[in-house]
Amino acid sequence: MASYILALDQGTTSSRAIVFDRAGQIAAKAQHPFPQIYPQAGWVEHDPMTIWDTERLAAAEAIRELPEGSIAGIGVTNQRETTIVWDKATGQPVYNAIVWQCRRTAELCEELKRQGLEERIVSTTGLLIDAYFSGTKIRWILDNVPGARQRAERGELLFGTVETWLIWKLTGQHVTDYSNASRTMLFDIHRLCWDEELCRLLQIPACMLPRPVENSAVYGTVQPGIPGLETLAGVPVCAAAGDQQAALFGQACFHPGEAKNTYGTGCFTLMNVGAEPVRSRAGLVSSVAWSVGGRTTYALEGSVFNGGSTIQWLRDELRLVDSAPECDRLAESVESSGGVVVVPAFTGMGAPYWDMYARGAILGITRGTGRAHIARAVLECIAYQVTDLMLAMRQDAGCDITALRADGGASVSDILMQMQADLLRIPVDRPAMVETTAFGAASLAGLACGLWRDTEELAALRRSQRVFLPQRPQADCDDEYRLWKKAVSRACHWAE
Ligand SMILES: Nc1ncnc2c1ncn2[C@@H]1O[C@H](COP(=O)(O)OP(=O)(O)O)[C@@H](O)[C@H]1O
Ligand SMILES: O=P(O)(O)OC[C@H](O)CO
Repeated sequence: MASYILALDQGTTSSRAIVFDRAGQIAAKAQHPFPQIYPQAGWVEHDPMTIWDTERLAAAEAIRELPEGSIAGIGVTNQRETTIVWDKATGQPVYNAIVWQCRRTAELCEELKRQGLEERIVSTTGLLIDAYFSGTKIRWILDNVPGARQRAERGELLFGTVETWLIWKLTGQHVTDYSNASRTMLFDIHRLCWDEELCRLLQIPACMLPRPVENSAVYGTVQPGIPGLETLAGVPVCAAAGDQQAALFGQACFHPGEAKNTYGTGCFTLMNVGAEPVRSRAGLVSSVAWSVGGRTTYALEGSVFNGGSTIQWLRDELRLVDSAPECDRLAESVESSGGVVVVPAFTGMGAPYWDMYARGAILGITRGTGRAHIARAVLECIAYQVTDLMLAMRQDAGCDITALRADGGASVSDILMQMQADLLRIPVDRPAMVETTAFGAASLAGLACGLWRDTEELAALRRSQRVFLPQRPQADCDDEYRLWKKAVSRACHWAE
């Protein structure tokens, strides 16, 4: 009997596939990393065919041991904003995928700001004007790939973010879900449709855009004859969501005020704000979290570009530690960072500062500063940045946030989780099942194909592995946070 869900989790550095059973437990999984392409400083690309091949292989490996007919439905979740344009007839991409981190359209964004479009874009799309989002990346491809604009205008080219590309490869349908569409800078998050005027202003032909759809619905079925996926032919692809929104769903943040942070390479804090988007005054953005059964839920989001990557920098560039767990042990060997503050503005600062010209800094060093103090300051700077986001959320939403759910690679660090609880003065809750992104996609798919009844049933599947409660005196934490804010002010506008 079909009682498993396959989640395809296509991330920035690897393609993963995870099979979940009805109890929300992992039955099988597979993962394939793939190369990053850096054609110039600040540019980041992926090969769309490699994205598809690695995801297809991961799926084939994950289902290999399962009897035929056991997958009830497939959910797709993905690195968001990453932009692919391909030929409708041949399926050939016209250019590499332009990755969310890519800064090549920064100048075009400055131009849009000079044209006074900021208010129009914020009020319609919930986003700020930034090279992070897909709109200017599509425009770049149309302006720079010979013949692309004419072909797009003739209706020969299709655009998609990564879920659109994968669903098109699997089913032949050209769709995007509302949560991913929300990240393009072209989507009206209130009316849930493309904004024709914004498309015109950005010179993007509407005929290349996918059809926006809900997050939990049958979009199509897997086509026969896909190598490695032959046994999936006819299985419905019935959910899609951007990876951060999927993690919010997978963490069972179903009620307004519930929030999660993913501690990965970067950090992404999302809070469920309910049935209406919240206009941020504090440097956050608004997106559709999900839309299920005609009911749309919105999220406030803050993204930090460098979180766990700061630990990697300590390991790979400074070589102060051999591994992330060693960083934890070293940080635990001292009681405090001894006044040292690290500001990891390697690529500027994201939310809530949005300063492209900020650069990294280590401040407060004295003759007594050792590697343990710096290791501790690195972990602290991750917790400080998430504190910045949570305080901005509290200000925007005007409500108390009573707990933070944590996931992502760096959430395994007990010391980091404890620092976070001390700074925020609320419980930080780490789940037993850490694959929250994939589980979010699986949950949305399971709702569409009847494996789970409703969100209450899904919420009951979530188990905490450990809840970290505030322990240190609040006055000490507040003093240290003030020092962080002072350090950030020194690092901002540095490269101007
Ligand atoms: N024991 C640990 N302590 C602290 N950080 C860790 C630990 N293990 C892994 N990390 C961090 O987790 C990050 C990777 O998280 P992951 O969720 O896999 O990232 P992504 O999905 O962004 O590629 C790395 O930056 C790494 O520094
Ligand atoms: O693939 P991840 O986990 O690094 O997530 C990337 C985000 O979706 C970018 O917005």
